[in-house]
Amino acid sequence: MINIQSLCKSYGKHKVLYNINLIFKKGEVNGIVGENGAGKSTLFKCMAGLESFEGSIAYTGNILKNVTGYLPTELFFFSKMTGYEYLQLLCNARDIKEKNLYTSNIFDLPLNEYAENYSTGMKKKLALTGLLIQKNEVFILDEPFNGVDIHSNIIIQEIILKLKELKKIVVMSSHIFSTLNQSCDHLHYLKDGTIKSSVIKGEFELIENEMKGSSIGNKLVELMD
Ligand SMILES: Nc1ncnc2c1ncn2[C@@H]1O[C@H](COP(=O)(O)OP(=O)(O)OP(=O)(O)O)[C@@H](O)[C@H]1O
Repeated sequence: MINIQSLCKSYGKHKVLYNINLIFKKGEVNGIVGENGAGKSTLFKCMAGLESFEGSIAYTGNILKNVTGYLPTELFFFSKMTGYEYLQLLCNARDIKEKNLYTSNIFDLPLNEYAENYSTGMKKKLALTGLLIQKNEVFILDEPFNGVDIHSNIIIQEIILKLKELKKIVVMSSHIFSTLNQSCDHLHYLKDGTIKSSVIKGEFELIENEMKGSSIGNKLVELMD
């Protein structure tokens, strides 16, 4: 279980996250939603140990960052490193002896080509493959469906459900409610730097309607006039 208590995060004077309290349990998929700039990625970076913060993130069983697979929205690959070498690097980081990484190539990626030359969707699939090979306990997936084709979309849905079955902790963000509906058990709405509401499966529409409610009013009329 991950227990986040009173988490606050600021960049200089800009308070991005304020008094965040969340619990993520094994075998559950939690979705974080919020408008652009709400702080979803910042929260994920705090959880992945990539940002300092105030408050606490407690994890029962291990050091959280050592068992966390984090899929950021913007991926970085070293130049002149093939997809295969990238997967090898992730294995080495966890001291995993993987005999043949080609058999782990679930997305049929061109593993002998340089990863930096992959398309956006291919990069995402390579990074996700790496996190799965690492056999992490916690998966933080920041917009995992963004930029991937429809077939891969279905595979990623399957992966998330499999992770749930394997009793992993999955925390993800998405702006697409249909995918959140298919994947998540809980949904948390991040607004004005804090969790405005949390609902369980079956009640996601409440948050969706609330988010749709924030319209741009007369601004569009003024712009187009
Ligand atoms: N390194 C940084 N330095 C300063 N401000 C930052 C930094 N990273 C994020 N921010 C600010 O924190 C706020 C939250 O950003 P964040 O990327 O977490 O939002 P988000 O909810 O993930 O947005 P989106 O849906 O657009 O991906 C934004 O106002 C952003 O400008």
